[in-house]
Amino acid sequence: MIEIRGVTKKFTGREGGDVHALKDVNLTVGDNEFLTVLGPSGCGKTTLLRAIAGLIGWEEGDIVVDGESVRRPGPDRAMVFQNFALLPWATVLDNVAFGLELRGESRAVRHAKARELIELVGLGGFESRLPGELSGGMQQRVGLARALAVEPNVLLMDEPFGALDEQTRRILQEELLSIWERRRLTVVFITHSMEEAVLLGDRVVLMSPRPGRIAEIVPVDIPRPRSADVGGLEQSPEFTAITSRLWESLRTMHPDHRTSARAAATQEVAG
Ligand SMILES: Nc1ncnc2c1ncn2[C@@H]1O[C@H](COP(=O)(O)OP(=O)(O)OP(=O)(O)O)[C@@H](O)[C@H]1O
Repeated sequence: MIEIRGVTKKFTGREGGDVHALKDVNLTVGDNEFLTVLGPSGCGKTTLLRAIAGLIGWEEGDIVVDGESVRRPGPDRAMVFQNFALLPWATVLDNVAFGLELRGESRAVRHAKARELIELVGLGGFESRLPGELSGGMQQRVGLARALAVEPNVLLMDEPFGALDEQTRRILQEELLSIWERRRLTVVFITHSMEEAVLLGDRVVLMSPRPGRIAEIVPVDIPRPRSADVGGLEQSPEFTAITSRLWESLRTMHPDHRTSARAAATQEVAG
């Protein structure tokens, strides 16, 4: 379980003032829950994820994962990045085995475990390729296998499919769902896509910017397993109802929305 209690995080902006990336964020993510996080650019999604990962600190509040306060990164929490972040000089096998090497596992154990995960993500036969020889979708499969290799309780995914084309994205969504349905772990998944948020999530967290806060939490009451018919699911009335509801909230936060544009202009004049 992840418990985020009153977390506030500020950065120093370019002009020297404070940027409130997170303000009093409170959120609990249940064991084996798939939580998706949606919100306009700059609302603090990545900051929240990096805080849970222990990659950055914060000024106020506490983040507790399975009863322990987060102070630094740990193998209980694995990250998957939008830009894959693979080691370009290392083979698929070595990339996937990397976390196990850091943990001091023997070569035989590392390789056996890595091969199993490479099979799981559908990359069997590509063990000795370098990342540069793979498509974006295949590279992200490696990213996913590498994250799963350390057997984390929590998978933190920062727009992992954002750089992929529509078809590849769809296939990887289905595969991620199918892996999660079998392995069950707690997932926090950031996305810019309302459809992706609903398709994958048990709940969708909507964040609003300046300061970054949780604006709304929308439950997704669509039965699982969902991996078998992702296309059909997107046509269902339940799916459309939830995405419409999300859009109602998101459009008012968008910088081009009339009311928010007027508010920004007023602020500028006042400031
Ligand atoms: N290292 C940093 N130094 C200064 N400001 C930062 C830093 N990291 C983030 N910020 C600011 O904090 C706010 C939240 O950023 P964050 O990257 O968490 O947003 P986001 O919701 O993930 O955005 P996007 O959807 O565009 O990825 C933004 O205003 C951003 O400019």
